[in-house]
Amino acid sequence: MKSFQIAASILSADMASLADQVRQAEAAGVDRFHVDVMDGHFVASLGFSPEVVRVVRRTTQLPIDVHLMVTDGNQFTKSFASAGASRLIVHAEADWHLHRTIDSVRLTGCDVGVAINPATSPMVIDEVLPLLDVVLIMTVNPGFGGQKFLPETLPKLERLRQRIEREELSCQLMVDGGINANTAANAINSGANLLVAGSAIYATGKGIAESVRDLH
Ligand SMILES: O=C(CO)C(O)[C@H](O)COP(=O)(O)O
Ligand SMILES: [Fe+2]
Repeated sequence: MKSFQIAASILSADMASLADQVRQAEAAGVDRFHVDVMDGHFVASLGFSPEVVRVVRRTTQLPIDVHLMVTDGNQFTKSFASAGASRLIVHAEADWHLHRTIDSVRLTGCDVGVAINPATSPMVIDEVLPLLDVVLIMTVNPGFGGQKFLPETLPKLERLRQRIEREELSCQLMVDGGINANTAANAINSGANLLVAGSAIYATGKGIAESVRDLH
């Protein structure tokens, strides 16, 4: 049985035909969608708005994870929840009151996740791990698609996987950045069970169906 899920990150999709790109990825067998939100402050890039989540929501019934790479994730929880997000993921580095933000995501009815950057120790989420549905380990520095996977992030995955197993937590372990047919196995072997892929699905030049097949 497959022990991991694949989330398609629409950051690398062709925005001129977003709905079609979502349909093709769903038909190819992805398990969920991933929408990056960037504020030009926490990360250098800009995008995506709740309107983009609405388009994805109208196109598929698969779950949508919203990855909030913004300085004040708490400010946006309601707007992305009402646009159709299934799960909201905030960055630990960007939040002085992570516990409160986790509570306010729960109040929207969405599942909740916390992301950490390559330079951040998983210690920062020690106290909140039992409250989470997913931890997102950034395997590149956030803000852009198409970057190279950083293998030095793998020990964090192993450490978190051990604690999740030891305490029988239900939290998923997600990796985001540089995931492709070559790097996915390393991430899974280190404990990841949810792979986010953007350019490895939408920008391989092989088409979406074959790219998803390669990843599997
Ligand atoms: O959060 C992100 C970048 O900060 C992404 O989800 C991004 O889409 C990953 O892209 P790729 O799979 O091409 O590395
Ligand atoms: Fe992301």
